[in-house]
Order: sequence, then structure tokens, then C-alpha cells
Amino acid sequence: MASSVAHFMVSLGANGRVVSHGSISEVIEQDDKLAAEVAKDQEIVDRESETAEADAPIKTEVTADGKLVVAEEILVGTVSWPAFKLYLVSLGGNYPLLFSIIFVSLIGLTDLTDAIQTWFLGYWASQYETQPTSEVKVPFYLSVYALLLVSGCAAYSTGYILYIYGSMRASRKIHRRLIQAVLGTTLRWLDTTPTSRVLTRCTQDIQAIDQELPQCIGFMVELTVTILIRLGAIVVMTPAFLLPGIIVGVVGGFVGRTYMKAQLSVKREMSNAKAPVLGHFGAAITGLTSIRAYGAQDAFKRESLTRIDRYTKCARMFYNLTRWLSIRLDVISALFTSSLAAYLVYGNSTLTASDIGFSLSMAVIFSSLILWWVRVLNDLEVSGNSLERIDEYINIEQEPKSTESGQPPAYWPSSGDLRVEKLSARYSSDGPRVLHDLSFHIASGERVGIVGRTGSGKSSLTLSLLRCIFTEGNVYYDGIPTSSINLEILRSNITIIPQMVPELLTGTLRQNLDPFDQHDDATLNNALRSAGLFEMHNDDDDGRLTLESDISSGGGNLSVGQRQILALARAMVRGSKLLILDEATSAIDYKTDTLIQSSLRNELKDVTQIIVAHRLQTIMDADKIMVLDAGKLMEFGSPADLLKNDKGMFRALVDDSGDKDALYEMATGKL
Ligand SMILES: Nc1ncnc2c1ncn2[C@@H]1O[C@H](COP(=O)(O)OP(=O)(O)OP(=O)(O)O)[C@@H](O)[C@H]1O
Repeated sequence: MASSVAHFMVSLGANGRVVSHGSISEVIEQDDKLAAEVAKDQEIVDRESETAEADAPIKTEVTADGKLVVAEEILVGTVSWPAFKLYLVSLGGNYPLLFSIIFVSLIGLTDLTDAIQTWFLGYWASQYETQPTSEVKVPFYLSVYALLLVSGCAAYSTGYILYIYGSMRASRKIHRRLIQAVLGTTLRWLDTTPTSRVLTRCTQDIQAIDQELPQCIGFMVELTVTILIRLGAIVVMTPAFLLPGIIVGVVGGFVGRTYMKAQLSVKREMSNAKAPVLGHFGAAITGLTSIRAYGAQDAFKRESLTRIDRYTKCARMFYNLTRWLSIRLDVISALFTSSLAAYLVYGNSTLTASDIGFSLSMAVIFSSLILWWVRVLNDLEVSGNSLERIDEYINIEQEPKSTESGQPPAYWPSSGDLRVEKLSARYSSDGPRVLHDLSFHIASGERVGIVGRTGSGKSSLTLSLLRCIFTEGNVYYDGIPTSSINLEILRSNITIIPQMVPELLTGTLRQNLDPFDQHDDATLNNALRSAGLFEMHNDDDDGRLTLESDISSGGGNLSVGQRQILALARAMVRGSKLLILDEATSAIDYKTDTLIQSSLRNELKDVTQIIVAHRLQTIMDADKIMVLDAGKLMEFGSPADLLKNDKGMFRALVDDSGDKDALYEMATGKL
């Protein structure tokens, strides 16, 4: 594979030592083992390229069906009532209405006592104008003032403590529902939704629900109540200012709406412009070595600056819009306050000096709060969009939930007997069928190899056994139809090693093999041995893997082959009656693969094994072989029987293989 680009080659042994080095032909000459592997590799590459060419029309057809359509992301401007209701209901627990009334009343009480305090100070001061100083009952006024302060504080803290508890409950509840919805969704939804989008919902959007949204709602309630109480106080003192007050509110609201509409598209543009800046930066960091190697630093810098410029333009516009809003609202509030002041000072008002002072103080606060109100409303809409998006995810399609009747008898499954009748499958309810009326029977403990061209439906068959995709027909596992069993029970009784690179978790090898600490060391070590891990290195190797070896996130510190071996060991430890291996040993060398297959054969005798393999050697000694083509079952029988059929597909596959003779020997050796 490397021969077209490499001039120099280094061959490494299992212990990481250099076995031979030099030009490609020299190394191959020196190392017989490598020479044999190169020859085999070449055959596989040749065969695969032939298969790929033959498969090309199928692939195009598949793409033309457009089965995998990534769902479009919804960007909403205003928060819809259902989404808002979700939050309010979670906030108030079992009594959302009562909760809202109590919270708003307590905040109202706080504001009322605050307004009365200001008025009371004026009233107290006015006593000195009508009575001699010595007759003013200072302890009385001081006590009333202190009482007002204390009751204001008490109402505010009670209201907020209640609210904080409510918002924590809402966060927890919404988070739990989101995670449950994502974990319980269909494979189809996961297929069509990019992981990054799910991550954003579970991190950025949840963060908005944890922090910004409750803050905004709390502020909004507080500001609205404060504004109404201040306006009410002005109107009580100067009823003529009811109309101007309402006009200020309406004009302020109108300016605020205009601002919000304009800034929404600017903000959207800003976030569109931000992603490319971060994306480009991330790509530059990842590809730093290549950038330096090709001397492309300047080009990258230029591109980065162009993207930053685009972002800055939007950010500047956003800043200007904020200025636009502040100037208008400041002018409106200044007009309101100054006209009220002019009326109170020069009009024929009968108010006392302290009442005039009180009214003016209320007017200043009232008009300054309008700007805040608009800003908080805007923030509420932004964080409300997160709520909207989470609400959308909470309502995504779900797999069937567990029911009482889906509980199988305690003895189930006592065997790995699998009977499939007229099984058809599709990836979406309206998508094309990928499996067509498959019927077969696999007796308990049998090893069945599945072969077929790329796209023939091998992986789809394994997925339909686990009910991961839409199926029709019947599958009986140990005599019970899988469609009648709760999904979690069905899946916990079938072990599958899927086609992709196995995922491992950060922790020790032991935690990966036995996450619930249910097995002893002997069982775990046996599984590792059977899976072929100890075959890969000598006992005295420094880097030898043991149960205590650390595994980094995703198994990043292990080779793909080692990860596959661990996945196999994990499957052995689980002890299911049905084991499905979907190209589980594709990254493992021939020798280790042979060893794994023999231990699968010898140690898992009573386990039904379904093996999808890309090497015919892996499944040549299976009890039965299933040949699939375009989702149809073409052949099913023992390898020896299938080889007898001159026109058979399996026979053709074996005859095309470079190892034809060895394969025949393996198949007939079983006879
Ligand atoms: N996630 C998916 N969504 C929609 N269609 C799919 C999906 N995965 C596979 N298919 C389609 O199902 C059919 C069977 O694919 P499948 O992956 O089962 O084949 P396979 O035999 O396992 O191929 P390979 O050997 O390459 O793994 C193909 O037509 C393929 O396009």
C-alpha cells in the first residue's frame, strides 16, 4: 500500500523493536513473515477494488434515494407558548399557578414596601415643618421605617429562595427529560442528526436553562412589577400623568420591538460568522504540522483575518443597534420626567414638597427601567430560543417504551436458538426495504458466518435482530418473538460488536471490561486470553496490557486491533446466549484472528455466534454460511454443502479468493 509513496521502510516487531529497515524490496527480502503478509494484503486490495467497482452502481442508487437527510435546525425569534409552558410547569412543580402567584406577590410586596419607604421618608421629613423638632416622635418613625425595610427584605428573600429552588427543579427536570429523549430515540434520528447538534443541546442550551433563562425570567418579573408600581405611585400622586405614563410605556415598547426585530437577524449573522472563525482556528491548530510543512502560514493568517473581519462587521452593527435603542429610550424617559417636574413645579399642583420629591423620584426610576425592561426582554427571547430547541428535542421520535407485558419469563433466554420468518427491514418508515423476506433457523450454539457484497444487508440484518431499525416479519429468540419483549431486555441479552471502531471509556482496562464490578480477575483474564490479547505481546514487554492498565478517552492509547480485542473480551465476559460480531476482527492480523476464532469456537460452545467477516478464513469453519445479496437470502447451509454448488455465490467468492486452496481445505476439514 505504501510502495507508491515510500522509499524507505521500517518493519516493527510485536515488542516495538525494529526487525528490518531499508528500501521496500530489501525489507521484504529480509523478513519472510512480512513478505507473506504483503502478498496476502495485495490480494485483498485487488479483490476489494474489484468488488468496489462491481458495487459502484448500487452505491450511486443508494445515494440517489437520499435516505440520510440531515434534519434542518430551527431558529426561532420569539419563544412559543408550549416551550415557555414547559419551563413554567417545571418551575412550579405540582402547583405551577400557585407558585407563580406567590412569587409575583412577594416581589410585588417588596416593591410596594420600597415605594412606601421613599414616601414615608418624605412624610417623616414633612413633620418637622408642622411641629417643633422635639415633638416629632423619632422612635415611632424609625420603627415604622425599620419595619418597612425588614418586611421588604423578608418578602424579597423568601420570594427569591422560592424561585431559586424552583429554577433548580426546572433545570433538573428539563435536563432529565432531554437526556431521556435523546437516549430513547430511534437509530434513524441519531443517523440524521449530527452529534455536534446533540452536544450543543446538552451543553450550551442546557447552560442557558441553568443560568440565563431563570435570571432573565426573575429580572423580567421584578422589572415589570417595579415599573407598574412606580407608575401606579405617580398616578396616585398626579392622576393627570396616567395618560403620559401609558404613552411612554407604549412608545418604549414599540421602540423596543423594532430593536429586537432588527437585532435578531444581526445576531443570527453574528453567530453564522463566528462558527467559521472558530472552525478555521480549530482546523489550523489540528493541521499545524501540515501548514508549517507546506509553508502555508500566511495564507491561513489571511483567511483567518478575512473571517474575523466578517464577524467584526456584524458585531459592530450589533453595538450600533444597542446605541440606537438607548438614545431613543433615554430621550423618552427624559421627556417624561422633565414634563412631570415642570407640571409639579409650575402647574397648580396641591402636592407638598415631600410628595413632589416622591413623585419625581418614582418618575426617574420608572423611565430608567424601561430601557432595562427592553434589554431583559431581548435576553429572555435569546435564552428562550434554547428552551425552544430543547423542547423540540424532548418531543423527538422515541423507541417503544418498556411495558409490563414485555417482561419475558425469568428463564429466558435459556438457549441461543434463533428463528427468523419473513424478516424485512428498512431504515425509516418511508424508506426502501434493505432486507427482503429473510427466513432461516439457527440452532443454539451454532456458528454462522454471513457473507455478501458491500451493501448486501449484513449489518442491517444484525441491527434488525436487535430491533434497531424498522422491521416486519417475526424473529423468535429462544422461542419468544423479539417484538413482544421490552427493548432493553432484548438488547441486554444479545451482545453485538458493531462494525465501527469499538468505543472504550476513560479508566482502567478492568473498568472497561467489567463496568459494574461483577466478575473476578480470573474470569476477566480468561476473557482477555481467549480474545487474544496476550498473544500480542510477551510477558516481559514493558507496555504489556493488564487489568490495571489505563485506558484514555475512547481508547485513544490503544491500536484499533487492541480495541477490537478488548471489545471481544467484553462480549465474552457478558456471557449472552447470542453473540453478533460485525467485522469485529477486521483490524487484527491473521495469526491473532485465527487464535480468536478458535477460542470463540472452543470456549463459547453453547453461545450462538453470528459472524460478519471480511476475510473468508474467519468463517470458513463455521457451522453454516449465509450469503446475502441486495438484502435477499441467496444461500444458507454448511460451507462444504455450499461449495458443492458450482453456480453458487459462495463458491464463486471462494474461487475468486487468493487463498482458494486453503479455504477449501478448511471447509472440507470439517466434513
Ligand atoms: N444508516 C442507514 N440509513 C439508511 N440506509 C442505510 C443505512 N445503513 C445502510 N443502509 C443501506 O442499507 C443497505 C444495506 O447496508 P448494510 O450496511 O447492511 O450492508 P453491509 O452488507 O453490511 O455492507 P458492508 O459490508 O459495507 O458493511 C444498503 O443499501 C445501505 O445503503
